[in-house]
Amino acid sequence: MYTTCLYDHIRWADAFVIVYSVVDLSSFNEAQYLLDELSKHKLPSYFATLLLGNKRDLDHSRIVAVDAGQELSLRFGCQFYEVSAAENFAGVSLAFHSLLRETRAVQLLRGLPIRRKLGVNSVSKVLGTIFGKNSSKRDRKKRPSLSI
Ligand SMILES: Nc1nc2c(ncn2[C@@H]2O[C@H](COP(=O)(O)OP(=O)(O)OP(=O)(O)O)[C@@H](O)[C@H]2O)c(=O)[nH]1
Repeated sequence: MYTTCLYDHIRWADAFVIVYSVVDLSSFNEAQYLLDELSKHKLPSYFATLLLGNKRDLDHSRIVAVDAGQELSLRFGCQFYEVSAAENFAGVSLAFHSLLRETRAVQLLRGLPIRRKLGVNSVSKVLGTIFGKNSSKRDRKKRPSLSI
């Protein structure tokens, strides 16, 4: 049942959020498994994925290092943040907004005629959408940090 639902979701979704707990190695292993399944079933289509390491407030019991999360995200080319849902909703919200921006940019690109897809204007437009070209100067200078 779980597997059938999972693959149904994988088929129709454009964006994915995979959450593990930094104090639970099995949840991190499950996150790796899910990223792997996404790649197997979605590629070569582009899809936006957000990997979230939750419970960063429990640093004293941490089992999954920040580097491990970062390496995993690099391996699968997805966004990565560590957050604490218990302590700071703003961080979770920022991460989701970042995923939504990427998803919208991908949809924009999909809607363009094939000839224009590789145009410089299109690329800069998409990058602008992802990295908030229309945001204020102050926001633009900031690079997203891993822990929010
Ligand atoms: N310290 C801490 N606890 C958290 C955080 N996020 C969730 N929790 C706690 O973790 C427990 C599980 O949270 P749920 O919201 O039920 O998450 P879930 O994914 O449904 O977890 P499971 O029920 O274990 O599958 C709850 O006791 C939450 O209060 C966090 O960022 N920090």
